Amino acid sequence: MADSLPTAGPRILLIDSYDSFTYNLAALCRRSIPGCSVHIIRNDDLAIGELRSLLVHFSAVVVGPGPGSPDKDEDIGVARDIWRLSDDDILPVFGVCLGLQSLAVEFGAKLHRLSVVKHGQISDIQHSGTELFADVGDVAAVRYHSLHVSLDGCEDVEALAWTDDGEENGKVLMAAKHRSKPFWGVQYHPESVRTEGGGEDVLRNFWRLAVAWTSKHRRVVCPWDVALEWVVGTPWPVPQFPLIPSTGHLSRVTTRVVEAHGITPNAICERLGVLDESADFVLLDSAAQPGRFAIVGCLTSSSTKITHYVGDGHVDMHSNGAVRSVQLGSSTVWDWFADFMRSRRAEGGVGDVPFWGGLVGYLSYELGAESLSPSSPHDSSGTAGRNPDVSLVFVERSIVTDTVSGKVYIQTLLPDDETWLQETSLLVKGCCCRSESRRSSPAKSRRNTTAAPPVVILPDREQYISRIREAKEYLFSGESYELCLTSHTYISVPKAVRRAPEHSSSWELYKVLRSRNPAPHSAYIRLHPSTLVSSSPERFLSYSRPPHSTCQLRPIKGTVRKALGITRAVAEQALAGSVKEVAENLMIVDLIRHDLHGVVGEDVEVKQFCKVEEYKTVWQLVSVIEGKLLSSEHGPREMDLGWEALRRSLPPGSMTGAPKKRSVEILRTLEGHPRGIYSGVFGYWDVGGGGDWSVTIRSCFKHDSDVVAPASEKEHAAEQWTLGAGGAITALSDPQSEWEEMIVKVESVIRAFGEVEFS
Ligand SMILES: C=C(O[C@@H]1C=C(C(=O)O)C=C[C@H]1O)C(=O)O
Ligand SMILES: NC(=O)CC[C@H](N)C(=O)O
Repeated sequence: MADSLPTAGPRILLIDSYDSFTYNLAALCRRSIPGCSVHIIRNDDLAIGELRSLLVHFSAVVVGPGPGSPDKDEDIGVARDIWRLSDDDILPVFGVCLGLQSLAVEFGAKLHRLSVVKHGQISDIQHSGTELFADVGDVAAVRYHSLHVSLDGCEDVEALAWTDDGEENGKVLMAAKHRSKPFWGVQYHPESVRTEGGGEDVLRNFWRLAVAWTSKHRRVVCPWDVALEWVVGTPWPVPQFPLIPSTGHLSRVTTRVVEAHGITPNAICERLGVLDESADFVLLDSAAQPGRFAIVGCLTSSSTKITHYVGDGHVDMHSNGAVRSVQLGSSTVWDWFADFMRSRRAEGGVGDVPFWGGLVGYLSYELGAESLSPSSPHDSSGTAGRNPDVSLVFVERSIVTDTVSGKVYIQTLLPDDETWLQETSLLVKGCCCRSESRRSSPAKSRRNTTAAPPVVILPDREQYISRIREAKEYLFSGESYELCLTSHTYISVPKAVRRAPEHSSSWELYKVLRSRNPAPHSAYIRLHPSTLVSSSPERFLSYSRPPHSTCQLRPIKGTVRKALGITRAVAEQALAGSVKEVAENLMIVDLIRHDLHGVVGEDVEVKQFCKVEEYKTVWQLVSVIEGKLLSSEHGPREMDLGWEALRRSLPPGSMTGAPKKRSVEILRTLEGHPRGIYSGVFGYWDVGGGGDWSVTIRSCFKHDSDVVAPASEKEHAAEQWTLGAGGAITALSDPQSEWEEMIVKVESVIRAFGEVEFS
């Protein structure tokens, strides 16, 4: 409470209907209504009986957008009661999308489905030039809606703006006001980053109208009482995470620098024992631009690996062959890791090197999905055969190669580690003149054996296509604006009978993947019982070291296969020139702005919008969003900023769709099985406070127990790899093309398995 903003200035109550754009709307209010404080509540936090008495402390209410329908209680919640307030309690209200629909329906408008739904599309708006649109010029506005309202026969509500969808939907209402009550609303999204002309100006006009109404009706806003914040929360944008002082003690990073142009991390990994399949190993690679650094963890048997399964109240710490279970008690696994890292902060590393040591590993999709929307409790099958949802190892010794400068940084967090530094420097120098292991292709290594080719089980085409159709039905009915539908492919790799004593089939697989599909976020993470091999093109979130920590997200939406004739110009036309692809990307950009605003507050910027980037096998449409705390917030709070951003923005919006919560719930029923490691994130959290997490796509993973056939029949035993792939489904999606896009993504990984058979 001590962090509250000064109490002067207008106070806005923003009612959130579980949308993924709510914080963007809060930020727009802050920009348009001078000095305002915005309190955000969910539409089911309070019943109107509880809310009514609090409204006297607010200057106005904003009823936000959301999934579902304004005529369903579970979708609109308490927002509907706002329109029914008596003259004694009434106050100015501004509705957005679902909010406007609710306003209109309440006073007799008819609710319809659009014939052609509009999600992430920009329309020219014609308006009255009065009220919300006084002195507003041209408006090009972003729309996210499946439903719309018509005012035929509705006396109380007056239209203020329209758009003409021609043959698709005809004329569609875009803004309205109540004729006698202080209620206004817009159907489009004034807070979207691509809305031009209809954002700040319109909100400013709303505020002007609200002030005029308030003074005309002599409404008195009662002074604020901080005790109310127990009910309606602290005003946004006070950072919503606690300020916990660090322990004060800082370890020192010791670094040796070796010049080693042209060195590949592969050679270093092989010298460090990656070929011993039984040992844990982590490599966060950069096999293509814009990736730059490769991070190799130099693990020992005393390195601490921490695993956690969603739903379990403990973490397991594995070290020196023993496991210690630590109960989480009342804290979450996120708090536990924040504490863990707080006592391991370090200083003194080379500033340009992004990783000095710290946690490396992966977080599953379900870890994020469960905190967003808990599903039914886990069944009693336990954790046997399941990959942990969190698997992170604390790396004390590391080697980081910089592909641009050719420098190799050998680093340790351990005191008095000179001997290791010395030996490792020699080892790295030795790698410059030695080549890596020759067994560079699984296909080649199979030739020495009698093993049959890997067998691939693709998702069932009919089932996938019927799920796309079901997904589209959810989109048509307003339940979601975009759904990232995914599916699993399974690859069964017969185990070679005769093996060299030092052989790691997963490492061989990684090397081939790295050369056939080089990606900026390639990775090899072998943290038993799980192994993850990745050629991900997508950064989810990176955060630079404090002070002045910046969070960056780089969502990808829009994929075109590279083929003869698909030049950059052709790809640009197909991606940046496509209404569908830009709409998909825009939706995720707006969603990520919201996620980031929710953590850092106001300072969020779209640095790159829908740029076509080239990768080995595909062209991708990529946007970049950055956010940082206001300078007044710099300092100790920044130490937890990146982790907090991760906690609050998983699962990655590009892997769910928007609005995120409802989309996750729909996908859970559509896909029918957990995604596991796929579509979570992997990466690191550095002891200096920085971090970088990639989206786990174009990857495959296995569990140690994923061996088909009993151990007694060794000749027939096969390793089972799982590979996830999917794509964003929008109302404009063509099922056949979506199926093909998913297959393109599968193929980008399958190519690492050599010649395969499809079952
Ligand atoms: C779902 C996947 O990729 C996601 C979907 C994309 C798309 O729809 O174009 C692009 C990148 C990812 O965010 C995948 O690779 O499996
Ligand atoms: N963005 C929104 O608020 C959407 C409202 C409603 N669910 C629709 O699709 O029309």
